[in-house]
Amino acid sequence: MQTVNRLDLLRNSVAAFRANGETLGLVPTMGALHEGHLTLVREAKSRADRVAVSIFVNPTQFGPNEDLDAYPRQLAEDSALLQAEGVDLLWAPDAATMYPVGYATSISVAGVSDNFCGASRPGHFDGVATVVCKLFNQVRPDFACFGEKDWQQLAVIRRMARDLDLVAPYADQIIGIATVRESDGLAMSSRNRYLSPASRKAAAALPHAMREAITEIENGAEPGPVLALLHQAILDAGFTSIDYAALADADTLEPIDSRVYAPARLLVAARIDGTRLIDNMPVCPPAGTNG
Ligand SMILES: Nc1ncnc2c1ncn2[C@@H]1O[C@H](COP(=O)(O)OP(=O)(O)OP(=O)(O)O)[C@@H](O)[C@H]1O
Ligand SMILES: CC(C)(CO)[C@@H](O)C(=O)[O-]
Ligand code: BAL
Repeated sequence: MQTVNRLDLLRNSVAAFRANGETLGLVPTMGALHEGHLTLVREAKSRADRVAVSIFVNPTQFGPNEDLDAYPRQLAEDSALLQAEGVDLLWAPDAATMYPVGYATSISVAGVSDNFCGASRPGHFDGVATVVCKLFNQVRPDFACFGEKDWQQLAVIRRMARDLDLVAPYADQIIGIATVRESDGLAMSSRNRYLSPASRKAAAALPHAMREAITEIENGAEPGPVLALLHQAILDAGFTSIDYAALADADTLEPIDSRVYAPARLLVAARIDGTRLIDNMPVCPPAGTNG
């Protein structure tokens, strides 16, 4: 595996693959790798001759009071994991390489960025869209893999790729990978390591409560009262605050306030032990609902 932290070296490595006619998949990450990330890597490997992984803790997607400084950085350990997976190229730029003095450009994806994490983390998706656009331009992959755990992020990136003609044939080449979960159902996340053992155990109540709510909605219950009970169940489990626990259209991320008529998503962001966790799951319209 080649590890590069300069743009000219990255371009040389990519050019060498392309000179051999090889296809290239990209897996963007912020490091602190776990089985969720490695699942993305394996999917990319199954689809391409070569796989590049980026590790960059992107400062522009963190708010002023968020965990940028605390975010785990463990390049040597991550590098060993990627090497063992047979990754070809690790792109690990520093902040000055990504945002040199005078840097002035930002990408904003209207609509799909507006609600949920976009509302509770102002500017977050501008930071994500901008850095992902830069990564696509730097690596020029044939496709890129992202996790469904960050469902809204995936929708924002698909919209951007389509709108800016980034990865041909556009949104189809943004591959979404199902959320990888711990054995008790909690979605894997680099931030789970912030939790005390007791909070980590309590956090598993979140996906269970979400599944129960979804079953009721899919069986025809009114979403409003079901979501109110879900809020209470999340707080009862030991979460201290909820940014949102709501339904949205699966593609446009428009909030759904009444009945579900088309494929939807239940999206949750809530804090436990000072750590903000997110999760989401599919919701089908109840049988007999006119779509
Ligand atoms: N449990 C998971 N299952 C599938 N994909 C995942 C999972 N966790 C993260 N990913 C995906 O890995 C990529 C890199 O994510 P990132 O480095 O932010 O990791 P993370 O564990 O989501 O960290 P964070 O705690 O910051 O949310 C993203 O596309 C993300 O959706
Ligand atoms: C896509 C991403 C690598 C952009 O920094 C990040 O938001 C992440 O890890 O999900
Ligand atoms: N996985 C999403 C990156 C973030 O929370 O900033």
